Amino acid sequence: MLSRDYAGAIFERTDARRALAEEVGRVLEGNAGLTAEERIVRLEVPAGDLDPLRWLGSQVMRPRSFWSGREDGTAVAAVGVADVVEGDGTAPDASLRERLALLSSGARYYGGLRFDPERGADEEWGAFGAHRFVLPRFELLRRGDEATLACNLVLPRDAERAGELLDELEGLTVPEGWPGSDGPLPTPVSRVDRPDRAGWGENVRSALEAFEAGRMDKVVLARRVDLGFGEDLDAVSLMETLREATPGCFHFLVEPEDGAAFLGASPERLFRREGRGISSEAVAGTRPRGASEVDDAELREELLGSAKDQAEHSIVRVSIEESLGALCRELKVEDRASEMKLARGRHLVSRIRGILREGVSDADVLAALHPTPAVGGYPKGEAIGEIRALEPFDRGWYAGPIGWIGADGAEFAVGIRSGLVRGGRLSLYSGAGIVVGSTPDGEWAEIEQKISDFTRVFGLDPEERDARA
Ligand SMILES: C=C(O[C@@H]1C=C(C(=O)O)C=C[C@H]1O)C(=O)O
Ligand SMILES: [Mg+2]
Repeated sequence: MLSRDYAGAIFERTDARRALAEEVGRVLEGNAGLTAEERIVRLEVPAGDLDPLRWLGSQVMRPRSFWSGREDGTAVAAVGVADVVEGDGTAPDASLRERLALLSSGARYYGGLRFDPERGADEEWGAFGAHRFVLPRFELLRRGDEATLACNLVLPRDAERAGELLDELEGLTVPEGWPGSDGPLPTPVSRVDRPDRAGWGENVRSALEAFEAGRMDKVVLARRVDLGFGEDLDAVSLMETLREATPGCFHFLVEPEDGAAFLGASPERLFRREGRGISSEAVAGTRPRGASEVDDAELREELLGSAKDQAEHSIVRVSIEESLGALCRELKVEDRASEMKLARGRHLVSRIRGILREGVSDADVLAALHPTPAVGGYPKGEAIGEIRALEPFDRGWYAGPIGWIGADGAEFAVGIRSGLVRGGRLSLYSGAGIVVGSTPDGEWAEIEQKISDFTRVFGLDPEERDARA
């Protein structure tokens, strides 16, 4: 039997779709045949207590995406494309700026960039493009307890598509079985490490040689761990479970086509812009959380007192200060790293705030900041060269900027603690900052700890002993 609340909620959600259809019909009719200048119109209706990931999981429309910020408690699930800015260039510049000028308040383009746009994409990343920003057709947003269903229209071109649009709206499903009770995620049946332990040892030693020769101070080297499943993996269910296990993180999912989804739970902000104000942060230097309170306090002191981790960290802080300094008329940088505590790990963090000069765009900020030495290295050019030479896979969107751009603001996370779902395979990507003092075993273990957010949700117990090495 349906409880009265449950039946009432279903009614409210179906109603939201109907209310939105009416709004869309009204706006499109009013604009039919007009040759007005292009503009974006955003329509929103209340949608009761819907959960964005639940909603997303039940949609058949593609592409799908999900974003939730680290602090602001807003989650956005989106399907379809009202407009897209994509290309092979290193940063979405002129075209995106042009499209953004059309934005009405509240509308945002969601997307990201490859870590290394100049390196051609391997086949598994083909659908993602070098950069791709989508103004979704439909969104389900949730702030606190209230959900909103939204539709973005690009006028006048969408005025010709009234029938198609109303069909799409009709096709939006209302999730069944709320509150949901999903079965457990499948268990991996295979694991392949790229590079393997021997290859990793060679990569780390090659980096240490480059430091000795004075060619570099830091390079972030990554590994890829492929988990194989006996069945297709549902990316939205995985996102849901991962999100619960990783509070205090940015959560993102980008699924450009059926069966290919990039998703993750990143603790690291690349930047956030509000008007001319910008904030960024250096996040580098790592220890796990302890099993007991005493253990945990010890690990905290160990991290704060580690010369190796402090050096690894300050390279990132100095580099962000240099990059943003050139774009800002004011800049404040914390001169001492503090602790960022996560569910399963901890990092050193230093926060940076500034005021951007007039005329500096989000694309300028992306080009100046990415990749910071938290995911690339220092100097930037040498480090990228080393990564290209040593890593036996394409990073794709891993460690690239991922987030949204709106009219009055923008926010990007660093796309780490992430993986690519393709059918029945999940490729996990994770890196560690290699500096003087790094050892192959220590950095291998640090990466094991970083991917444990994922491996834990599949019931694989990480090697806790190694993580303390
Ligand atoms: C590169 C990653 O993380 C980065 C590397 C860190 C380190 O080596 O201490 C810490 C945080 C991030 O800056 C990753 O998680 O893939
Ligand atoms: Mg480290």
